[in-house]
Amino acid sequence: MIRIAIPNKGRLHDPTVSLFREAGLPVLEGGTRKLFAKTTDPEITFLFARAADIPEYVQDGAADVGVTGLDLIHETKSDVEVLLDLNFGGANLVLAVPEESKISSASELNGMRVATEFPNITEEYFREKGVDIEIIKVSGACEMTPHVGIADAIVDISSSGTTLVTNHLKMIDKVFSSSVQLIANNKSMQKDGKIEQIKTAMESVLRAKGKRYLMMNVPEEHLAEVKRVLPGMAGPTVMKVESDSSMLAVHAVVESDRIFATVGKLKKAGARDVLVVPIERMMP
Ligand SMILES: Nc1ncnc2c1ncn2[C@@H]1O[C@H](COP(=O)(O)OP(=O)(O)OP(=O)(O)O)[C@@H](O)[C@H]1O
Ligand SMILES: O=P(O)(O)OC[C@H]1O[C@H](OP(=O)(O)OP(=O)(O)O)[C@H](O)[C@@H]1O
Ligand SMILES: [Mg+2]
Repeated sequence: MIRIAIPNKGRLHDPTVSLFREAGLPVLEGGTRKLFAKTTDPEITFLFARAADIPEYVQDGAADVGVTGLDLIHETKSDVEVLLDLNFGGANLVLAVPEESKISSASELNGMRVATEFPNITEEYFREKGVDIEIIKVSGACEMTPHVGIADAIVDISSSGTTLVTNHLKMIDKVFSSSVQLIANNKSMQKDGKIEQIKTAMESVLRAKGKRYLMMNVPEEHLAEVKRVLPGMAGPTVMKVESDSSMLAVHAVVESDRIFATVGKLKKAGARDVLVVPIERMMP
């Protein structure tokens, strides 16, 4: 039996559930108040937990696999295996000071107070720089602390930067760069090949996200030209069209960000009836 811990709420919940659905492991009858949920594989269950608790759940074996932010994995110093960067939930831990502050670098904070929800990452950052600070541990609303005289600077999560601006703070350094990871318990990895299967399924979804499948009809005399437009890409696969012996069906996988340019060139090269379709999963 494999237990996968996923964020029960917050901004990571929905994208995590979507990714597992796309990977062929839908969360069945989930809900924010539930602790467990089934999926289509009877050997796998989902456990809903706070994103911040997931690294320790996985380290201690309460879950075999987990999905959570890299910042939370580092902050809890959890001994887990990082299997895959899931490429969402990107955010930075930043060092920020009030807009009007003269401080412009970490070294100027010697002897001062820094408020954060991430004391371990913050401590490590300043230790590496040889700067001695006092950490003020808070559990939220960190941006407020410099304005009420509790701290001189903060280390907090920033993604769009809106919260910093709204609270009259300016970033002076990037402390840690985070995104959501698929992690596993070290022992579980050895006992069960299923974890590798889960990783492969997730990987195949991520790989497919950047690609599109192109299908088109190409009169035989234009095939060489069309192939020239598609160099370096997987394929193309060329098939005969049953109803029209002079027409070929050409299929190819193309990078999503090249679709616009490629379709234009294909049309010019003589391709017709071009279809662009999403790819659900791509196994290597
Ligand atoms: N804009 C952001 N603000 C906060 N966390 C973010 C942001 N973008 C990505 N994350 C990541 O989300 C994780 C925190 O998830 P968590 O569910 O605890 O926070 P949340 O969505 O703010 O929920 P809560 O409402 O409980 O604060 C961290 O790994 C963090 O890096
Ligand atoms: O750069 P931004 O896009 O503005 O995002 C960063 C903000 O979002 C998070 O707060 P959240 O909304 O999770 O509230 P919380 O402090 O109650 O967790 C985080 O703690 C920052 O305050
Ligand atoms: Mg939050």
